[in-house]
Amino acid sequence: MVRSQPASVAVDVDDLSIERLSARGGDAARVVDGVTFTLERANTLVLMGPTGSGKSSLAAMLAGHGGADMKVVGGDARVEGISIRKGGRPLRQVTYHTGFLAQGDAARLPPRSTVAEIIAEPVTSRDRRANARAIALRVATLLDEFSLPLGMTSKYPYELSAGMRQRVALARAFMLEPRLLIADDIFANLDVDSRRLVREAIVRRREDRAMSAVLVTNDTDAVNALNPYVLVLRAGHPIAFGRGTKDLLWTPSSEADERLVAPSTIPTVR
Ligand SMILES: Nc1ncnc2c1ncn2[C@@H]1O[C@H](COP(=O)(O)OP(=O)(O)OP(=O)(O)O)[C@@H](O)[C@H]1O
Repeated sequence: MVRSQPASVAVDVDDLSIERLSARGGDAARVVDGVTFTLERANTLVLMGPTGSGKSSLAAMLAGHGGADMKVVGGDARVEGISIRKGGRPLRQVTYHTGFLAQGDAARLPPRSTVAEIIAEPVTSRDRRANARAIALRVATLLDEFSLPLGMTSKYPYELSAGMRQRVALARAFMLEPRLLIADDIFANLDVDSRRLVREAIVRRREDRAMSAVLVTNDTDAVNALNPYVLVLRAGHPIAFGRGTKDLLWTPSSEADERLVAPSTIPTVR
């Protein structure tokens, strides 16, 4: 069935199931099972859930970065109107409009590239003749936005702290001013101030450019400050959905799952 997607919808996931080949070459395992949600433009959805619940697999698939070991085995998802089941040119279109931060990206920054080259990569990898001055200006703006010193442009990843690397990876995801940001473990290694900067970067784009975001994090305080929709997964299944973490509709589930999204005692800084 072909479903059309209104322009006001950023991500439309319909009964999506994903299988993943095991690293040791065994049988494929279902890592996402029957997930359905609609994310309207200029809104944020946070994926929460215990380790191994399928958050990263779902985020990567939606970003068009599922790789050869993952495949859609049921349902569909349309990202910016394009089905993730399609390969080739339509898939490249998804990746163009989507800023993607994969889990562990910060630790995998190309070791022989400078910070400036890394942040500019989404442009330079697509257009080798892009205007160098415009790129340098854009990189400087992003460094400033994430409170990274301008002098950092010529540094290499090994010269940065883990929190700086995370901000560089995030700046790269923002380089093309994406319509949709998909960021896995977005607050990894970030201190309170950096978390606030990242939240502000998202809110600014949400308000000014109608950017939508799908974020993976179990950081309840950061989640509540963004006032997002929240989808909780367990073993690939959706087990709760709602706005913020205080008002979730739970399927019959264990107390442990509900504790996962309980607010911590640390006050929210905004
Ligand atoms: N590279 C991989 N190769 C094979 N299987 C994998 C791989 N990465 C994850 N899996 C499997 O896929 C399932 C879902 O994992 P996924 O990483 O999507 O969950 P997650 O909720 O993001 O977990 P975490 O919070 O620990 O990152 C798990 O059963 C996991 O063992």
